[in-house]
Amino acid sequence: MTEKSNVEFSEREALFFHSTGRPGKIEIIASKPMATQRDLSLAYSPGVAVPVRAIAEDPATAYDYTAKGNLVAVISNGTAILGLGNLGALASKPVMEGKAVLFKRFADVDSIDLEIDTEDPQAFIDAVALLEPSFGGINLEDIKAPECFIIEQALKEKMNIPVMHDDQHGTAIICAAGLINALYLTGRDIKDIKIVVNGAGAAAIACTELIKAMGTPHDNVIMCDRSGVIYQGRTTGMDQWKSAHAAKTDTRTLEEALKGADVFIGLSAAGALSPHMVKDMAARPIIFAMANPDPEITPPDAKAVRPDAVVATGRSDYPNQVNNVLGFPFIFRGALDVRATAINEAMKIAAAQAIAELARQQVPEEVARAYGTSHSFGEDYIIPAPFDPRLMEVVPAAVAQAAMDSGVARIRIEDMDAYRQSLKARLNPTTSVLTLAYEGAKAHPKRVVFAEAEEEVVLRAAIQFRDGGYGIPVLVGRQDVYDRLRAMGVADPHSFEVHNSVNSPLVPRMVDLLYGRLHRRGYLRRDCERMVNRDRNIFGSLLLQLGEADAMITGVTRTYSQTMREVRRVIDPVAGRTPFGIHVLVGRSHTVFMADTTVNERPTASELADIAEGTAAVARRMGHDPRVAFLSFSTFGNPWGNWLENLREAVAILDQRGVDFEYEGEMAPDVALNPAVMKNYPFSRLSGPANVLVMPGLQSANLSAKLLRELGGDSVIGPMLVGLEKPVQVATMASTASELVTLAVLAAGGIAV
Ligand SMILES: NC(=O)C1=CN([C@@H]2O[C@H](COP(=O)(O)OP(=O)(O)OC[C@H]3O[C@@H](n4cnc5c(N)ncnc54)[C@H](OP(=O)(O)O)[C@@H]3O)[C@@H](O)[C@H]2O)C=CC1
Ligand SMILES: CC(=O)C(=O)O
Ligand SMILES: [Mg+2]
Repeated sequence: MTEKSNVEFSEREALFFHSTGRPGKIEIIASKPMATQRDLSLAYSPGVAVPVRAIAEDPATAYDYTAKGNLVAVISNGTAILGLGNLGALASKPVMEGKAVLFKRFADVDSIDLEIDTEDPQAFIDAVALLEPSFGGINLEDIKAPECFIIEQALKEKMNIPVMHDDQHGTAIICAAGLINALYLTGRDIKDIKIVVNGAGAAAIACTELIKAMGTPHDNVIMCDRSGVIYQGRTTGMDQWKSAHAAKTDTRTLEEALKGADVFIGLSAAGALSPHMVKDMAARPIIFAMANPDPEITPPDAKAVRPDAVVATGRSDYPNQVNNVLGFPFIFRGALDVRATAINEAMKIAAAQAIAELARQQVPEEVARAYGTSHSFGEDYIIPAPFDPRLMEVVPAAVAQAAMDSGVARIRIEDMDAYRQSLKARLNPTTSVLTLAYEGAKAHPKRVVFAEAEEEVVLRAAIQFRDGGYGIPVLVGRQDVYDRLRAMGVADPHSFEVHNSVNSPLVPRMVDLLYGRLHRRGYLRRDCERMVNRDRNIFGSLLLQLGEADAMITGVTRTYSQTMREVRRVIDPVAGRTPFGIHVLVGRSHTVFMADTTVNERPTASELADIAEGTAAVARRMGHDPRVAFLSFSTFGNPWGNWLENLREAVAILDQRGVDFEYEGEMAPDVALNPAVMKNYPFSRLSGPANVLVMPGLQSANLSAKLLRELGGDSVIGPMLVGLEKPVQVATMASTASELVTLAVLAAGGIAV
């Protein structure tokens, strides 16, 4: 990446991200069981013949019997890939896969990318029009102007499902939302402003049309392309769409047009706006530099010449991201949910207003925490962040309502409140909490010790951690760590902070500190010297104790118990608490916290109660209402056996403590997790399936966690270590770099404490 922002990554990392594991970013998984012959007979021949006949008889039932109703195709020919230009259909695939996963991540819309290898609009139209049976909606992407206008118009006429060219209308909706708020902040009326739009392509034309529809007079807008101002009478490089916006003006260059302008809208190319052009804009200028991946001007460059400017870009790493990612997932969510036949103007305006209003409301605490204080409505926050969880509640609802009101909905939503709740439930809160934890780490970067920096996986994690802007890695390793970093493609290895006991000036203080702790446990000073010099976990933990770092991550080179023993020589549990481990199993729409999976071999009743409370607190921090089940082979005493007493006593201890979450036990896993089985126990105090599983002992807990990690379909976070007085995370020897980064972020961000 070329210019400075608070997120950087290397080309190497971007390619590694895309190639590692399964190449690319998407896979398809079955939504029905496919385990038995019977499943297969139902899923395919002969069972599949039944829905085939039903759909043939009544096409609307395709929404009931197939994935059509939740499936959007992201389709491109690669003629305007971001701001990178016409690089062809194949090269556009990473972007289209990216859009497809954003649909899923933000709005639970299933999506697949289709790259169509033609620049002939008619061939493109013919190919796409035939796809109507497969999809609930079509998102056209990165198709250059003017062909995109012809293509979109033709497909809207031919197809009876929503077709939206995202670069036009997705962008226009978000730009309009941001502009509404920027005008409000700077005390302007949309009818009086003077706007210069740079770019006359898909995005620029659509934004201009929407802004004019919202009230800015035609004569107040000057549009420029690569040849300069599009003025009335210009003949070169024109087409009918540009002509419609030709201005009556004597200005001929962007620089001339910008003199005294209130607003700059850039949808052109990187660096197209130079600082000196910004100088002569009106007071409190509004600058939306939306070219991707690099804007027309960076916010620091704009602010350097015009500190009074309100600046937005298309990127996530500067304040005010005006990017269509804020719109398209939620707009299609609303359109699909009412089986809309189109996305019309009313739906677009409803989306823009909903997004603008959201930014003016109080930011939810978890989002504010992630961003720091600037995220209350103001010049650095005119538009919500894409992973603000409220977008999923309000934007689809506004779009669906507008679709019903404007007559393009094929079904009605009668109970909008229930619909809003169902939207919320579609997203697993863990995903947004993790995203927010990552954002929080960026907003409040901490120093994290990577104690085993001679391992490649650890170095890779440390590089990711630093390059991602999540904090400052403090590496413990020998001098050759620098050579290793260089060999891994890091150009400036000496910018990493490396601590080595051989030459660290901290060693004498460390020895004093360790000897102070251990002399009455039979250790001599020279034992402590040896430990500080030789044991990286002891050395790393002492860095924490001396205040040289905020958190530590280790565990890749030694067994869990050995690592814990070493860490515990230096770091105590929080007074009165039992340290323990949590594995978090993250499924598509559920999360389960399992504890203690790493530390206490046979917890006592009061330790089990502590583990329940501690895990419930972590579950809450990750966005869940805890429902705790004490697991056993036995359910409410049946069958009776040894060891049940402990569990019963733990439940009684929680009764006495009067905790503020649901808990019940003892019970078998199927009773805890399966509502149908749970029905056999109507007296159970759990109001739904458990999401915190307190395991009876380490044997069953650790085995279950490891089996689930190796065999399960869910992704597993952890083990997270909680209950030590300093945040230390002990990973497993099989951890990947990205798992280590997640643990480092959770430790530094105060979620795993
Ligand atoms: N933030 C966001 O959400 C979005 C951002 N964009 C960004 O907007 C830009 C345009 O995308 P899109 O409309 O799809 O592409 P198009 O290819 O349809 O249009 C590109 C337009 O930009 C003009 N242009 C290119 N370079 C310059 C320059 N140096 N000065 C003035 N005009 C220039 C072209 O002029 P000419 O007509 O003379 O060739 C053309 O009119 C891209 O950078 C894209 O990433 C797009 C969609 C969403
Ligand atoms: C964001 C987007 O769609 C683009 O830059 O093309
Ligand atoms: Mg695009």
